[in-house]
Amino acid sequence: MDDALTLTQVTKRFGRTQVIDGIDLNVAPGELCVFVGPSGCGKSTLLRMIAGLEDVTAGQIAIGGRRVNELPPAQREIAMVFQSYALYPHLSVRDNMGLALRQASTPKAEVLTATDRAADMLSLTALLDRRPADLSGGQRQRVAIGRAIVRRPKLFLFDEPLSNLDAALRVATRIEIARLHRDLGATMIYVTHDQVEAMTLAHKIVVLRAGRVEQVGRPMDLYNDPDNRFVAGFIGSPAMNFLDAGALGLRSATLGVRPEHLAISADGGTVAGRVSHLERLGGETLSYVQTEVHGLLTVRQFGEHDHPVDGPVWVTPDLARAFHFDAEGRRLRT
Ligand SMILES: Nc1ncnc2c1ncn2[C@@H]1O[C@H](COP(=O)(O)OP(=O)(O)OP(=O)(O)O)[C@@H](O)[C@H]1O
Repeated sequence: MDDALTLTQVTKRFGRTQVIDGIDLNVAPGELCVFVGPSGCGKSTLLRMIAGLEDVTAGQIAIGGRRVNELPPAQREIAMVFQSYALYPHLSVRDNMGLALRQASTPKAEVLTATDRAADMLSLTALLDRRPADLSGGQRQRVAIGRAIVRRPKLFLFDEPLSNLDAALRVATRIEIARLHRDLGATMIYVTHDQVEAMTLAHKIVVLRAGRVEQVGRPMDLYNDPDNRFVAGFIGSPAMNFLDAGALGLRSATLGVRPEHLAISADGGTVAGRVSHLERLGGETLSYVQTEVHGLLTVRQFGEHDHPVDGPVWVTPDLARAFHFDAEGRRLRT
């Protein structure tokens, strides 16, 4: 197949600052790959290098088996969807979507067919004659996605496309992008700092930190089998608890326990603490327990629960489901 993406020792320096540090990655044709990581880890820079908007300092980027390092963006057969929709305000939805094809002197009938088809996929048909100013944020982002679809690129690049939308619309548009990916079967790279977005959309997640890859894997593999403390803490919400393993008489440095794998009781247990705060979310209850040795721990229980705030409680980790890390944060698998 010819729409795979391969990065080989890709490196980026701005002056003396190393921002991307020798990244190797294979994205298979048709795969939806999400780059996720904290602010400043280099996600956008890496995406912009793939798009051709930033030079590559060292290493190689190949799309469809062809080295593209020296190719300008227009010749890479990619389409990029940004956080800011970047639509032309004076053009209708139809003309915004068809612009790239018209600029490439595509026959008029072909442009119409392609725009109509994309509009249909994105439920934009009724809006084709409107201007961007007369659309909601979610509709504008769909137009931006439509504009990418009509070009039939080898590679779709999404740079935090949902961050300007409100929470409900984010979920709806996320589902739409997943469906679109199934319909198109295209290779997609998607950048986000939101691990929930990464978990729900990706076939493959690349967790980045400070310009390096921390782990690559399927969402549930990262969740169930993290390689290190950073990935363990980044993937999953609420985040994993990290307890001082030495203080618990264990041989590792840190014990990682997901909030659902901590039991809470008023009658006794492993770690003593006080309930500092309670969050009832409807289907589940989160209790925040302040402890002396392990700091603030999060306990997740299904259903509605009541623990008096400031009351003494005991917290007990399910050791069979806990993770061990060494002092450098590397996972210890035994
Ligand atoms: N033109 C530039 N010159 C110097 N440093 C830059 C430049 N562009 C980005 N950087 C630095 O490179 C690092 C990575 O930036 P990048 O925007 O790729 O991060 P990011 O992971 O996308 O973050 P965010 O989620 O905040 O957008 C940051 O430390 C940033 O300050």
